[in-house]
Amino acid sequence: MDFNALKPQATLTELFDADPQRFSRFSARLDDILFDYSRTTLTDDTRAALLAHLEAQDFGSKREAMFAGAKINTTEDRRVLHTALRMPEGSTLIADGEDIAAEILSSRAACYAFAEAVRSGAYANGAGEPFTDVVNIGIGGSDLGPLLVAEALKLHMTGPRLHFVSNVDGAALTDVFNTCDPTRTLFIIASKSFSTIETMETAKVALARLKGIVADASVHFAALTSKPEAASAQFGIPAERCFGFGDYVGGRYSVWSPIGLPLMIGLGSDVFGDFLAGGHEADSHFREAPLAENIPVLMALVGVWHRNVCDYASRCVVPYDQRLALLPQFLQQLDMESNGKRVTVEGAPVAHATSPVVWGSAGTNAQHAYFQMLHQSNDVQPVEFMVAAENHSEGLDGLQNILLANCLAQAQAFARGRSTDEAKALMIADGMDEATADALAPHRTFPGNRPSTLTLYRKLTPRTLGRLIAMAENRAFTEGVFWGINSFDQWGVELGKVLATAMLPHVTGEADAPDPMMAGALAHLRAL
Ligand SMILES: O=P(O)(O)OC[C@H]1O[C@H](O)[C@H](O)[C@@H](O)[C@@H]1O
Repeated sequence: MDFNALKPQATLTELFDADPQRFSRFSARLDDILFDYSRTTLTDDTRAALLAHLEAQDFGSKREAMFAGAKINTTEDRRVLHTALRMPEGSTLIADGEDIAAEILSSRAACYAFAEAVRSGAYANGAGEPFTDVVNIGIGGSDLGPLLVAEALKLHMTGPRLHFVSNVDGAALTDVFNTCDPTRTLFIIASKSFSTIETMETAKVALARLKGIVADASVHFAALTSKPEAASAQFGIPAERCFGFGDYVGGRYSVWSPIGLPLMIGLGSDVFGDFLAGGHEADSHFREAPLAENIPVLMALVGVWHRNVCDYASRCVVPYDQRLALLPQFLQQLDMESNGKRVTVEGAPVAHATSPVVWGSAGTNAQHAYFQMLHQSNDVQPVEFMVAAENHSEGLDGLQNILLANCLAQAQAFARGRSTDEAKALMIADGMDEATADALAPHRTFPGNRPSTLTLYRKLTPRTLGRLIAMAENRAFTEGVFWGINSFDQWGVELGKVLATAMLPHVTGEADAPDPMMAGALAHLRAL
């Protein structure tokens, strides 16, 4: 596709001045969720051109192939069926004779049963006491999704306290042993591959420490993995506490699977069920809504517009919702690991940019950190605003209105900017003399025409969180189809995993430096 032929011809203010209906023609809804992309420079023609390109990639059949369980992850010869994990009871899905729905629903039932047993104390420690704390040991997709949901739905937590240990430096594990009663703590080893060195080694340390404290440490362990036999062999965890899932669930898409067990324990199966139902609802929208009203598809078109036509290297995600503060990190893995690729599904070079850098943090805090750069540097980064109409808690309407006002004012300011003349006139109206106003005006000028999108929802409920995360997943899929890449492998990460293991003997001094490139740093390390 010739992206250069699509370059925007009008600014955001010109587009709004020319079309009073712009908001309604450049926004879409799913019940209470609004996706407003009117403050991007997309026009009818350019949106139609991008949609036509997407359809020319056979988008509709590729989307259905994913939902039906075709092996669309060709480099790993795998199905991509995280969407099936949020199917309601009574659903059917058979792929190549394999009853996927039965497998998923029975694994979900086993997780729910264990979660409820931990919550009620029916599954207890060796002394028959209920567990007070649950520690998830996992990294990447075996950490970010559950951690995000645990933070987002903190007010819905009714079970034991949840803790997340991911980094191999042991900091979080030390905190767990310092703050929890280990005799009342359940450790969950979460690793799809059951071979990630950070998770395996951290879990071994936890097991060794616990062995010095309780008579039967294995009671304190459960495993979430697609390699349950490895969990039993390496940690002695009995089969009934190894919760498996198929290799058709990618790590970064796995929060809906047994990887969500800590959430099921903390939230209870009903609340977790609402989260799944929200995800399923978003899937139905993705499969059924016309493309021009389909929120994940429109999000993807905006993504492509900004990355490939406007050449913006990043997108900044700013939820004005403290409980979504970890969403940018979650999306970083989801988008950059899925779509940070340079060859097509067929292995040919991709001729254009793919995933932008995804970054951001919660607003309004973000305003007081890096919005200066977003408003006035020469590099334009589109911003994705998110905000709820209602606060999570009662009695905070006043605060919520301030939050909303900030969010909307920022979106408006990025789009409109402030001209040098306007800046000067404001200063003179404030009593400043002309010469000083002249000198300061360039510094107080905002170029404007900086695009943003706005996702507005009623309240961050479990169902809404499920809808928002599933929409983000479906957006990543759609962008991948647009770019012609495989969004479901991650060979770039695999390289790092292998090389770190190879580097270990050089760090411990068992082997000499592997090459001159690392010799200096290793020599310095050995001398310390
Ligand atoms: O769940 P695990 O097999 O331990 O993998 C944990 C993580 O490892 C790597 O970083 C992969 O790129 C991620 O996609 C994965 O989520």
